[in-house]
Amino acid sequence: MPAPNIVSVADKDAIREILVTADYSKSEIHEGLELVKQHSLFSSRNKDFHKNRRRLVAPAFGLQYLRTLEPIMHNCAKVLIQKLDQILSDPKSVTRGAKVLPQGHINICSFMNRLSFDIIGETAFGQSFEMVKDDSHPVPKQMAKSLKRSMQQTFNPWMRWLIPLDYSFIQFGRERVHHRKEAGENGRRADLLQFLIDAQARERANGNGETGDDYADMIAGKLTDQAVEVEALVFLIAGSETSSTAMTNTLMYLVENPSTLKKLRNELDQATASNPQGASPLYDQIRHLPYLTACINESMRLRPVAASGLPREVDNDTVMGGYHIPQGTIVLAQIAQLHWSEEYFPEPRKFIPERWLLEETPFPGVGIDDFTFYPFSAGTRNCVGKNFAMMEMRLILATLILNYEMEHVPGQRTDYVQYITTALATESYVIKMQKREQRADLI
Ligand code: HEM
Repeated sequence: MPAPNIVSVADKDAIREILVTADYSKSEIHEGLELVKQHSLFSSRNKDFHKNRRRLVAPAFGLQYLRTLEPIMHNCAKVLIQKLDQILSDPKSVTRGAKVLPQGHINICSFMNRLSFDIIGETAFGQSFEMVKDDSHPVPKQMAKSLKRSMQQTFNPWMRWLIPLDYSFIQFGRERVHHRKEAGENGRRADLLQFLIDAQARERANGNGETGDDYADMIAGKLTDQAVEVEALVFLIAGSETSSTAMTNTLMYLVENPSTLKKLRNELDQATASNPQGASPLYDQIRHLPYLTACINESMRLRPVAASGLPREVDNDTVMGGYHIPQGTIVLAQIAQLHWSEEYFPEPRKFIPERWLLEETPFPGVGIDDFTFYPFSAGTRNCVGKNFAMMEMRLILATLILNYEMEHVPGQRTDYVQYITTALATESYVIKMQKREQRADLI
């Protein structure tokens, strides 16, 4: 067996070098996530391809375009509230097959997972999976299973002979893109799929369209029909479990720290005081709330979704932290280890959102900077969906906290497993919830 060629790196300067300064390429591990043999924004190791594709896709995640997606997120949040209200008034009304929990108990992990699929389904394909309503759409489950298997097979190639991968969720993406294109102007709606289709049309009109040589077009990062399908599927993969895990984690820390939850609710109540009772918070009302952002940051610091590290391949012999690293070595940027370092985050394993607030931090003089906190990675391969994810997390968390009292249910397992991202091993985290009748300022 060849010697392992992976080096784990948790040093602040070395991580910066890997992700930003040297900007090493992604590793072959990412190729395990290549769909239908197509390079994609997420999986490609080719820098020219990536540069071109990122140029085409990134504007979809600019704040201006994201604003057009806000109503979609509000609608999905509304469906969630309706479903939760229904279960709270009748626990037996949970989805067929799901466990009936005691009155007021909600498996929030399951609902965040279902909700994030509905949101990304609506925004990337123009169709909700309606997972919040009845959890029965085959695509999210089939996709999650295939991706888990594909990661297992990347590390254990012999498994490929035992269980072939089922990529039928790709067919779903293909059909959605086909329908949208067929519908032409009548099918137009503001979402990520439309953005890709419009970008493809623009490229063609500017003379940057496909040449007809499929392989050359792929390597050049041209927006072919297949590329549009693959990138929309990448959004589905990269934008579902990540956001749902981050939202579940934040809610978990909040219910385990009731005074923090109370403080956050006060901030949200004040920011939305002019809204009619029960109205969704607008993104402009909550976008800059310091405590909301501090709570999300602190939860992503403690439980980053890419906890097992970001793999990159060293393209030349180099010296890192005094160690010789030969060309071809995979360096694993261990962001979780950095986030848990006492040197940068005193009392590192404690949930203390105040550490993010200059005026309230119990650790004055310990400045937090962009070099120690990497939940969305950094450099050219940072998360293109960061603004989308922050908008989704802020809107959904604020909506839940404004609508419900929440209480910790003790004695639950909270250990994690990691395939592509980390997720609760039990796929369950139960919170006791009660509808808020009136906002605090009205009581
Ligand atoms: C809390 C939610 C999220 C977290 C914590 C997160 C985290 C990350 C991280 C750490 C990477 C870098 C991976 C690597 O270097 O191997 C990444 C890349 C990426 N993410 Fe996210 N992500 C989130 C949500 C989203 C969403 C909502 C989308 C799309 C709708 C998205 C799309 C992508 C894409 C396309 C890439 C590859 C970018 C490139 O290489 O240019 N992510 N994300």
